Amino acid sequence: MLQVDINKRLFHFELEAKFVLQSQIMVLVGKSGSGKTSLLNCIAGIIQPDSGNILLNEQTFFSSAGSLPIQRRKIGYLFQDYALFPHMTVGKNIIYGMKDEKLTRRLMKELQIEHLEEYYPHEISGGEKQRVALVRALATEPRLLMLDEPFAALDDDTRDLAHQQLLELHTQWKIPIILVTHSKREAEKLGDVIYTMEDGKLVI
Ligand SMILES: Nc1ncnc2c1ncn2[C@@H]1O[C@H](COP(=O)(O)OP(=O)(O)OP(=O)(O)O)[C@@H](O)[C@H]1O
Repeated sequence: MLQVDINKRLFHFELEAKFVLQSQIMVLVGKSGSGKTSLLNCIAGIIQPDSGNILLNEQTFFSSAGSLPIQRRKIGYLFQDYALFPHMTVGKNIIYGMKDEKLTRRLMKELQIEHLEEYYPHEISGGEKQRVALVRALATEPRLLMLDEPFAALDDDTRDLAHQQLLELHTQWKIPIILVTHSKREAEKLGDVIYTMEDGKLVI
């Protein structure tokens, strides 16, 4: 269970987010610049809230007493710009933090990136990078998964495939997932709960 109750002053408005997420898929929609990525970054520990609390399964990520370092939060985070390590091949990117090789191989096969293993990020397409980043985030078998527009660069068929895999893994792992998207169709298909971010405020 993820519990978030935070405030963070951003450049143009204050981010205020309060929600509890059980093992569900929460979809976050909202205009560009409304604060969606900033919320994920607070949960990940990349930026620090000004006040409040963040807890995952009773473990405190952030409180007035301090902040748990990013690497100890054990979350999977697919960044909007994929953030693959540029100096590592696709294969090396994926095994970084990998838990189970069999699962990882299966995901690589299903998302059709097996043949890219020896390539570097600058040698593959945007959609391919996105699939590599998705497999990398899943391969860590995280306790919380956060995906910032993970399917935007995929064609319709590949996107449907990726949706299917995410839903299957979610059924299997039963972890909270936060997914940011600009697609209404995707939000309705994947979200157990849908929140809209408006100028830093969460509206259900
Ligand atoms: N570290 C920071 N400190 C203060 N303000 C920030 C910080 N990072 C981002 N912002 C500001 O917060 C606002 C929200 O940005 P954010 O990236 O969270 O929006 P978003 O909803 O994810 O947008 P998009 O859909 O375009 O990705 C922007 O005005 C941005 O300039």
